[in-house]
Amino acid sequence: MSGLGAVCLGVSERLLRGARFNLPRVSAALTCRSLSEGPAQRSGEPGGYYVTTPIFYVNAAPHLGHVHSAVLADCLHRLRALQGLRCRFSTGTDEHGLKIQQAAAAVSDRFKEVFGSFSISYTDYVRTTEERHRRAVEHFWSVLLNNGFIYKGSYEGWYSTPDESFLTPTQVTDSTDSLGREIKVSTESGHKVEWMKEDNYLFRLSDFRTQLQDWLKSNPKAIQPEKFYHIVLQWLENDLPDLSVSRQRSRLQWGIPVPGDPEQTIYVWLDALVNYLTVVGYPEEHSDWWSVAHHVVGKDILKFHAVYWPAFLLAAGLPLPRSIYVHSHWTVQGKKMSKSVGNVVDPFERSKKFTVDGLRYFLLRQGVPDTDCDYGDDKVLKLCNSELADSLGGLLNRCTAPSLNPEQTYPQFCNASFPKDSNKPTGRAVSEDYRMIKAVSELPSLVKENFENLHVYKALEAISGCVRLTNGFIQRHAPWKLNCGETEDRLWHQTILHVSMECLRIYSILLQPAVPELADKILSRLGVRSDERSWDHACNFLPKYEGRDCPYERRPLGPDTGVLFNRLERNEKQVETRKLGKLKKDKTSLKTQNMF
Ligand SMILES: Nc1ncnc2c1ncn2[C@@H]1O[C@H](COP(=O)(O)OP(=O)(O)OP(=O)(O)O)[C@@H](O)[C@H]1O
Repeated sequence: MSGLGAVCLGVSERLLRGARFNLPRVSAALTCRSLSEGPAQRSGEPGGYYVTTPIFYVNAAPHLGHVHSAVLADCLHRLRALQGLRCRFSTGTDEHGLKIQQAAAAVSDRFKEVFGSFSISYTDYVRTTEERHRRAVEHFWSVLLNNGFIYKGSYEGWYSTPDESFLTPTQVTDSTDSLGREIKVSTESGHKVEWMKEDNYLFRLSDFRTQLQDWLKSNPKAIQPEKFYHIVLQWLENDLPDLSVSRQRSRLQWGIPVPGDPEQTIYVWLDALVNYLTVVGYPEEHSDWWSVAHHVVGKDILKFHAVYWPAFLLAAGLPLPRSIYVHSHWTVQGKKMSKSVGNVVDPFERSKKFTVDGLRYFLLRQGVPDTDCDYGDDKVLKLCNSELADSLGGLLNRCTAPSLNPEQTYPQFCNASFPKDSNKPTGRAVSEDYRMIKAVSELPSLVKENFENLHVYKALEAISGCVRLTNGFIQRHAPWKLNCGETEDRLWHQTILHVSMECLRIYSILLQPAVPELADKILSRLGVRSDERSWDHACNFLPKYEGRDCPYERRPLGPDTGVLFNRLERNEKQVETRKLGKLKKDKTSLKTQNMF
């Protein structure tokens, strides 16, 4: 058993130690603050949502992969807040380890900064060095022990001191040292390993295989996307070896000592996972929020979150998380972006280049959770230019340019011009227009479904497709060619704009979880108040067409704050050239608009 335990431990240690966040309390709040305050609903009552990221290990500066986990969790948090749920969103830092103590604070600040600048709306931040966390871990340990799931045993396996991890025989290979002597090394790190035997505490993981299988079989949505659900079920086909959950203090001085046995240290992954409980007040006040917990994790730490953590929770008599959302990795030229490989993309530097919302949009639109995706600056540039600058920005411009909308209002909708009955003779709308109306009406439920199974890219793809339809609608009917001196043309002109603005209003509400600042810019320009931006408001599309009142009609537009999203440039030289060109283009486009 000890050998198998060593396998699990080696893997889990490495994975968990890499997985941590730090946060700033900054921008969190826009739409979420009021909803995040106050207690969760009682267990069983609908309406609470507690989402977490992994806590990040502060042994290196944050890279774009870390930001990806945070942006996904942020997106879910914002979505639920928009839907009216009371929300909580936690992240934090794993700061255990004497070796990293001095650097920890600086790196921690760096994580906070990056989350601040990426509008990560966390409401709670936990550090493993906090007293409340120590209390939570000690209590959790005692519960497992008292429930009979921890026992003292002997542990044997390959051990790498620099990596502080046990390895399985398959993770070890033959090598020679500088003197030509035969040694064993870790296949992953290349560090020398030694055969170790020590007494420590083991967790009866083997007792939980059937319960874990039952949990997953009766909760097919517990792990999203579905691909990872099947991977976990597959893992559970095999026996689960018991896990070593402590280390001799002499080998691991940092961390929390085992209660009642100061010669042993609670191992890092058990310690770290409990952070999710610490945040919600464990052991005293956790039950309301804990019953509505959802984790966002990278696929590298799936086994921890989908096997070990639920087993610990079952052993402690606590509810299991409602869902575990899993994402794959960003690669660079085919290799995982990783601090140990050194091929990381700096989120600060790139956000200056591409803007925060540009990068958020790219990560969510191109990041397919089921498979790894290769990062490239060119890809960011192309996507943002085509979907944010040209398509979305173009649509906003068409709706609000003074040349087309001289009164600067949300214009009137005329039912005679766009009747529900497409056969009415007064109607000017064509079949494609009716198809567009249908697509936009169905968009909120499609987007919600895709957000909820973490296929955010599909949600954004659907929105982008609809933006194209609306641009096509304007192009098709060329309102600039209408003679607004004639009543019918004027009413149709206003209706075209009204429908386009309604579409844009829906797109922006739905885009809030993904690109909050851009969405805010559009909604503010359309004159949509902050209390009119909830998910329900997106489900009330084109009310006049449906025979209901439209609160926005005839309302003045909000102030013009400039171009929605400036086209991105390839390099500095081109930026300069482009700026000059743009100045000219802006002048020309002003002239063109005035000609409409
Ligand atoms: N390339 C990546 N793509 C997407 N997410 C990532 C990536 N790298 C890290 N993450 C996320 O950040 C978490 C913590 O990662 P970690 O600190 O281990 O970074 P790392 O660069 O992968 O480190 P290392 O490879 O050196 O172990 C992961 O569990 C995952 O959620």
